[in-house]
Amino acid sequence: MAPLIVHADRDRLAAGLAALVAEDLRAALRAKGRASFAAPGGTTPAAFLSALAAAPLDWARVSVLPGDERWTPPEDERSNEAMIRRAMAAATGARFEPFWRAGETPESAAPLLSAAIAPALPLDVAVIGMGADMHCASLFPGAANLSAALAPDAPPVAAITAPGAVEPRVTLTLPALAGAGRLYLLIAGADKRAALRTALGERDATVAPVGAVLGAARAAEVHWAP
Ligand SMILES: O=C1O[C@H](COP(=O)(O)O)[C@@H](O)[C@H](O)[C@H]1O
Repeated sequence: MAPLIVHADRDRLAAGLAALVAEDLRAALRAKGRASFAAPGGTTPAAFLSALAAAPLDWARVSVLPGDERWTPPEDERSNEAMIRRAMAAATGARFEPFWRAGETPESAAPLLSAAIAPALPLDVAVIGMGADMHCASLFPGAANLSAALAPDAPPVAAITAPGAVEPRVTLTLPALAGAGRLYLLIAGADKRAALRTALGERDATVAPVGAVLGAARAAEVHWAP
């Protein structure tokens, strides 16, 4: 089971996880000359991403991609791409691989994105968040094609439409996330900790996608603060 690391507060969560991820990326750079990092979306990770971007690292050799994207242009305040770019502005030279593509739908974009990110796979590091409904990235309970996105042979990127999601989305699938050299779940607050406890006790992957992803991961840790 993925160990749970408890931080005293959200500032220490952001700084502590950033230090770990920066070291993972440095190790990948030393080993291979390049590194890949999937960043979480939503509201929780901005402080972590800013702390990470400030870490001394040769960002020009790092590929950054979102773990999932709401199907909305980067000008929209709900865009994960916009949040990640803003929070990681200090990561000078990092190569960002956007998921939103003008003129495409999630369904038409997913195979294009799977091909585009293939050189970055397996990911060196993926950090994911979680909703209180136990979704992670955009692997939402109740999504029509969730089982396909959780399958061991799923392509790296899938389109997702779910009742619990405001807009259609694209997401990294279970094999892309679980295959990362390091997978971290970044969560904060009592509601998320309770949801994680429920998820870890749930056997049905389509009810608790986050439990399935953590369970399949090569190396996973959960980082939480109140
Ligand atoms: O919609 C999303 O939600 C989750 C959780 O976000 P948070 O705002 O509760 O931190 C996030 O991990 C995911 O990337 C995002 O698209």
